[in-house]
Amino acid sequence: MTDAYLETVDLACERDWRLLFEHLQVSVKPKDMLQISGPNGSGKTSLLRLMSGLMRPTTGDVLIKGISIEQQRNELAHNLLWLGHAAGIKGLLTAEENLTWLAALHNGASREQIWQALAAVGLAGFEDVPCHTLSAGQQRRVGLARLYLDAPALWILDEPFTALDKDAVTQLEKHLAEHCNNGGMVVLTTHHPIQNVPSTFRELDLGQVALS
Ligand SMILES: Nc1ncnc2c1ncn2[C@@H]1O[C@H](COP(=O)(O)OP(=O)(O)OP(=O)(O)O)[C@@H](O)[C@H]1O
Repeated sequence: MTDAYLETVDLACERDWRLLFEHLQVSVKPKDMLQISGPNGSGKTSLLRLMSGLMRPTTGDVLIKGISIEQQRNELAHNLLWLGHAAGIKGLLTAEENLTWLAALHNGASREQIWQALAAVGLAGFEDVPCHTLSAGQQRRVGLARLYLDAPALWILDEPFTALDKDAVTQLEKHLAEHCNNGGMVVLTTHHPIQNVPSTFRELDLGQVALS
């Protein structure tokens, strides 16, 4: 019996007839922070999308709590939070409206909780502003405010630091480390060197994965 929350089993990914990785065995358990690194095009986003059930593997499987992701498509949003490399919000909706429907994917949130989450990412006063009028960094913050609501334990984040200023980067790093220290899990990609990491931090370099 394994204590892994997420496991990849003999995972392979081929895109456009190019093999990106194969035989990949990765396991993520409570408190883990795993950074997927590697050069552009090495398959970092592809791996995160496989782990989130947004793509199907060429071969192999992804298990969450020991069950294939294929068999739990309807429950995935209760088991993991996915944040892609775009801000992931709708420009015509306000910050509050965006967070309301994003929170509904997971455990839902009250108006007060949403306002608190927006305040936590420095957006107090911007709750009812249509998001297309916000700056790139502010739009990114709206998406990241999800991490201050009642969210699943596993966060899968593709380039979460993009467009953030220095203070926001530091704050997010600390928040991610705290989440792991509290028993949560983070799998992320970033080209930015992370300064604040939990003791469980590990790196998987896809540039070093041997291909047959
Ligand atoms: N939608 C797609 N259709 C076909 N091939 C794709 C698609 N998206 C990416 N690829 C290919 O898959 C490979 C890996 O892409 P991926 O985005 O996973 O890399 P990455 O390591 O995240 O890169 P980066 O550091 O530039 O973000 C690339 O060679 C890319 O051309």
